[in-house]
Amino acid sequence: MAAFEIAKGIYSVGAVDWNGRDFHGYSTLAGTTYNAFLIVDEKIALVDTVKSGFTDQLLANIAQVVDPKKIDLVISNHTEMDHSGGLPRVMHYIGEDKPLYLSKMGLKNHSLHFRQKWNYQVVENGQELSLGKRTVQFLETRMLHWPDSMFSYLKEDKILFSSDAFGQHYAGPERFDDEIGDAIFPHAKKYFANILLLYTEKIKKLIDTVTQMGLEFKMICPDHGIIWRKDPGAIISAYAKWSDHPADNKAVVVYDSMWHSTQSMAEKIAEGLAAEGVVAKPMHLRASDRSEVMTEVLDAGAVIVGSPTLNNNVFPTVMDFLVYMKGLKPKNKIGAAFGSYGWSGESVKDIHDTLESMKFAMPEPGLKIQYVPDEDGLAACVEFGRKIAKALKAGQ
Ligand SMILES: Cc1cc2nc3c(=O)[nH]c(=O)nc-3n(C[C@H](O)[C@H](O)[C@H](O)COP(=O)(O)O)c2cc1C
Repeated sequence: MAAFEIAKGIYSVGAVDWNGRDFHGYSTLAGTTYNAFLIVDEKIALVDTVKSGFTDQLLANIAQVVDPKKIDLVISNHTEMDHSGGLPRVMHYIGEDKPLYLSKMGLKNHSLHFRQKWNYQVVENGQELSLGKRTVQFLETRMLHWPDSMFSYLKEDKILFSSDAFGQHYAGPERFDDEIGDAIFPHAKKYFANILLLYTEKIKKLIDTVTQMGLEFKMICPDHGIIWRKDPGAIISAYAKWSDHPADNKAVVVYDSMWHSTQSMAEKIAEGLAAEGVVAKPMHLRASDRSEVMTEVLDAGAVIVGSPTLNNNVFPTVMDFLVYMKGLKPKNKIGAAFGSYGWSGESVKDIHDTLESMKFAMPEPGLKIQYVPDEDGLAACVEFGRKIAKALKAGQ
C-alpha cells in the first residue's frame, strides 16, 4: 500500500501484511496491517514503525512524502515488535541522534528490546510537544495492552493515534470505516476478545477519563486495520459495550472429540439450547481456531466445554482453549462441562473445576457418558442443553 494523506499534512505510511495468518497464536483470516503515521509540520514526526520485515515498505512510503532523513523525531507509542521492529533501521537511516519520544515504561521496555543508546525523551501523561502549528499530547494507557502503551493525540486536528486500541487484524482495499462499513466490526470484535478482554476495567476507566477531559476525536488511527473517521464514536461505544462482558442469549458449545461421541453430545446439547430459544454454536477445536471461539465467547451468556478423557486427562486442544480463555478473563458467564469417556473419565471434572475457578456460574453438574451415547444418553444431552438455557434466561 502506498502512502496516503489522512488529513492535511498527515500521512499513513505503514505496511500491509496480506499473507499474515498467525499473529502470535491469534489466527487472522484476513491478514493485518502495521500502521505508522507521518506528521509533516515545522517538525516532521513519525508515529510508530512496522514489523521488521516490512521496513522497506515503510521507508519507501515515507519517501513518497518526504526524504526520510528529514524526519525530526519519532514517537513510539508501544514497544511490541509489530510496531517497533522497524526502529533500528529507521533510526540508523534518519540519524541515531534524533529524539525518540516514549513513556517511562516505554524506556524500560525499549532497553530490554533494543539495547541502544538512542536519544530517548521520556514523556509524562498529559505532556505536550509542539511540532510547529500542531501539538501532540501524550496519554499514558498503561496495560492497554502493555505497560509501555500510550496514545498520542494531535490537538488541533483532533486525531488520536491509539496504538493497538481500536485496531483490527484486517488487510483489505479499504482504508477508512466509511469505505468498509459495518463489515469491519467482526474484526474489531475479534481483536477485542483476544487481545483486550482481560483489561476491561482499565478500558472503562480510560473511556471515563477521556470523556471527562472533553477530548473530541475527528479520527482514530489505530496501529492495525482501518482508520475510524466517519464515526469514531461507534468503535468507542462498541468498546464500552464489550467492556461490560455482555451475556447475550447465546451459548458456545466448544469441544474436541476423537471418535465422535463427545461431538454427538455437543450437537445434542446445542439442540437442547436452541429448543429453549438460545442461539447455540457447536465449535470443534480442530475446525475452529481458539481465537475464533474466543470471539464467540465475548458476548455469549453460556460457555459449555466438552472433552473426551485421554490418558486420564482433558484432550490437549481443549486444555489449550481453557488456558487461553482463562487468561482472557471473561466474566458473567454460565459454564458447564461434558464429555465421553471409557473407564476413568477425569476430563469432565477437570473442565468443571477450571470453569468454576474462573468464577463461571455452574448450574449443572458435568455430564459424562461412557463410550458411545445411546438414545437415552443423547436425550440426556438435549435435556442438559435445555437446563442450561433455562438457567441462562433466568439470570437475564
Ligand atoms: C489413546 C486413548 C486414551 C484413552 N484414555 C482414556 C483414559 O485415560 N480414561 C478414560 O476414561 N478413557 C480413555 N479413553 C477412552 C475415550 O475417552 C473414549 O473412547 C471416549 O468415548 C472417546 O470419546 P470421543 O469419541 O469423543 O473421542 C482413551 C481413548 C484413547 C483413544
